[in-house]
Amino acid sequence: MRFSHDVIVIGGGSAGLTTAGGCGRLGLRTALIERARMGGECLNSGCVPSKALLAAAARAQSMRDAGRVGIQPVAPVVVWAEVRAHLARVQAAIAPHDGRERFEAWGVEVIAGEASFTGHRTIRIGERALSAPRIVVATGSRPRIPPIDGLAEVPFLTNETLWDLAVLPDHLVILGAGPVGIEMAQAFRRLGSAVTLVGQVPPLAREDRDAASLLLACLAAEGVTLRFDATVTAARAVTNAVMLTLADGSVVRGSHLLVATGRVADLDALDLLQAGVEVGPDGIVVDAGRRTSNPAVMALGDCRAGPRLTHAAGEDGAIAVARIGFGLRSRVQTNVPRVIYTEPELAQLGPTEADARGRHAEVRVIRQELGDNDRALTAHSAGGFGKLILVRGRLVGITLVGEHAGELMLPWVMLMGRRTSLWGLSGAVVPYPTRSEISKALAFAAYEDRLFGRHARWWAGLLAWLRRGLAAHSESTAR
Ligand SMILES: Cc1cc2nc3c(=O)[nH]c(=O)nc-3n(C[C@H](O)[C@H](O)[C@H](O)COP(=O)(O)OP(=O)(O)OC[C@H]3O[C@@H](n4cnc5c(N)ncnc54)[C@H](O)[C@@H]3O)c2cc1C
Ligand SMILES: NC(=O)c1ccc[n+]([C@@H]2O[C@H](COP(=O)([O-])OP(=O)(O)OC[C@H]3O[C@@H](n4cnc5c(N)ncnc54)[C@H](O)[C@@H]3O)[C@@H](O)[C@H]2O)c1
Repeated sequence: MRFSHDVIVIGGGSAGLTTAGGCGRLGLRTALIERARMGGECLNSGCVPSKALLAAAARAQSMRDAGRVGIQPVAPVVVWAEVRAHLARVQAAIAPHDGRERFEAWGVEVIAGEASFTGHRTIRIGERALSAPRIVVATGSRPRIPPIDGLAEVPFLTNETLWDLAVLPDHLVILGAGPVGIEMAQAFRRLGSAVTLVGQVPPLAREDRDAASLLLACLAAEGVTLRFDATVTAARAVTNAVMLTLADGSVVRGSHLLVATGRVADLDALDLLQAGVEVGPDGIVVDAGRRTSNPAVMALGDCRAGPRLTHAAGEDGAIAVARIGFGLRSRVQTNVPRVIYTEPELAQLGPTEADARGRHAEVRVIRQELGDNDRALTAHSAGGFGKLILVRGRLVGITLVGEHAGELMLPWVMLMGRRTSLWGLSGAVVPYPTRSEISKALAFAAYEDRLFGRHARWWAGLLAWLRRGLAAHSESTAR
């Protein structure tokens, strides 16, 4: 069989772009197929617009909170059309990184269209047939819409339509309190909408309990109405409003409804049966090297079972390049950090305290408060803490919650990947005052017992005794 390409990548989001860019730069004949916009979800309807919206919301909030630092607070005037223009500017600034021209300059053939399999190593896009010994599926995910009575007839929003809203919602009801629901609840509340967040018990189920409570208390303090007490049984559209009926008979009413109840892998167009690729309940089934049941096909990013995050999609792409380009059998890292970008931010790496206690009999937890961090105090943003989770002396997890907590993750990611040590971090000279000091303080606290413990005190005592003797001796010989 003569192949048209060395590698075909389906999907131009974070996973597909990383793979196609790497393979193209290695000189492989690479095709990248994208049916919609280059950049995929992250740039067009995910991370980028949501973080840009949170940035605008944080500015609005800082105007209300200015009294904390001695400046007269003012009520922000939010001009929704201008906020949308800010989102568009941010997207336009990032778009060239993901643009067709950049990839073509690396030798990638970028093809606009929808791909589907016709065999184990063959695909088609409209009338065009392509083939390659390696095919990478990176088709992402779409919103999961729960089977709630009447929901299909309600004009609800998702992350795909939220950014095109013509007006700022008077009252945004958000269904689902995962990262999307939580981030958008804070953003829209700070921009001036009334917000009701309807979720399941326990809210932020995967997160550290103390961190989740702190974050939810902050949302409530800013005026977000939290409803985690009853499931939604029905949804109805009424004149200029949307109504959710809960199992306890109560009704939540708002001007707009955002459904943020998770994701499903986007596989419908692919005809994976033709390729012999196995699909499970959470997406394409893959091993730790992101290989599917068809040895010629890899599946990366949101379309496979596993973490649905841009940096995880990027790591999948790097592994694909290592395998396809160099024949390396790399595997993905087991611990992927995640951050919820609210104020305070909630950052997690590895298991939470509760997860670790469920798995291990002996768990040691070290906690430091941001209230003890001078930089956080100077900025009046001292709410939050750091928690190390150790099992038999080995670091297995870390939770950081506080303003900019996500920015503090790098040393911990290095540490868990065994690229540095807890001991090394405990002795690092960290600029003062920075929030990074909390990382050093946490690492130092892991050794504090030993540094000031029985053996250390014995050794220091022995040295002091010897020194006293020597000093007394030299005094007496000098006289
Ligand atoms: C509101 C929101 C905020 C988020 N914020 C963050 C965040 O802050 N940090 C973070 O790490 N993650 C975040 N995420 C998750 C992140 O966006 C995704 O994990 C990431 O974009 C997935 O990348 P991907 O390449 O797997 O898929 P995608 O980016 O979805 O790309 C898949 C591409 O494949 C194309 N495609 C699909 N089928 C075909 C086909 N048959 N033929 C051709 N093309 C096809 C699609 O058009 C799409 O462009 C957020 C998600 C949402 C919804
Ligand atoms: N900061 C970030 O890194 C970030 C931000 C946004 C999204 N993301 C990623 O995007 C993906 C989607 O996020 P998401 O928040 O939509 O999904 P999610 O699966 O993380 O959370 C969905 C939430 O909806 C709730 N839910 C489901 N059905 C419900 C129902 N019928 N009624 C009430 N609640 C219901 C679930 O209990 C869950 O809490 C995730 O993989 C996430 O990791 C990441």
